[in-house]
Amino acid sequence: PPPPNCSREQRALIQAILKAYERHQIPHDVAKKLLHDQYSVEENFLLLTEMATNQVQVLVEFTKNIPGFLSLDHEDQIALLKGSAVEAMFLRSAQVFSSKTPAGHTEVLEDRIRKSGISEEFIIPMFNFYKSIGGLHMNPEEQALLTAITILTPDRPYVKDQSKLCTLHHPHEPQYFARLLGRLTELRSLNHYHTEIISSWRVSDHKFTPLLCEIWDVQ
Ligand SMILES: O=C1N(Cc2ccc(-c3nnn[nH]3)cc2)c2ccc(Br)cc2C12CCN(S(=O)(=O)c1cccs1)CC2
Repeated sequence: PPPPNCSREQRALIQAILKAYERHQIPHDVAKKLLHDQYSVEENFLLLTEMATNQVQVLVEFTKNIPGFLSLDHEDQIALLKGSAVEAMFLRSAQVFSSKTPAGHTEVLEDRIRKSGISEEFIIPMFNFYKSIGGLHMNPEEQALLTAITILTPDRPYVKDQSKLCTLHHPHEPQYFARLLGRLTELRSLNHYHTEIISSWRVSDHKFTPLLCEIWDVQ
């Protein structure tokens, strides 16, 4: 039975979002490729581009399965996706990177990202972010809901559910939900870095996939 402070339909909504989140994951062979033997900077960049393209595809699928999203005005659906694509990709990357990367692989992956042409000034806040996300030890429901909030303008019912769900799993940490939302502020700052990263690459004529050009307004 749903916990006392969470109605049946709210519970069903959270389950639907969790199912959508868990159903859409990047194929492991793509993520695993990052772990293989030494790549050149150019190949590292292409791998991250392939990952990012997968992330965006997974994100679009996840979003379409958020109950009610498809009944939104089509323009709004596109606007929400384009507006949140970078943040949602960084949030998901941080979540996967901090929770799914086996010990020892993190250093390898960090090294790959470092040797992909991204300048150190962006690597630092990026790694700080994924470490701060990891430090929250979010369970899959919280990860899925935080991603859904990042994509949707968080209207009243979602935020209410969130705090309910968080009190459920972190009863001893009343400020836990505030910490989660605080990460969204940190996430917005990564948006800015991402724009810089992309424009710095444009200079050294790196190519992105058509999907990334479309969703990031690149080229
Ligand atoms: O690639 C990244 N990674 C590695 C990564 C990403 C996803 C998975 C994964 N596995 N399974 N599901 N997802 C694993 C490792 C990672 C990890 C943490 C943070 Br915070 C951020 C990142 C980026 C996100 C994309 N950018 S980007 O600047 O947009 C760019 C576009 C083109 C080339 S580089 C680089 C950093």
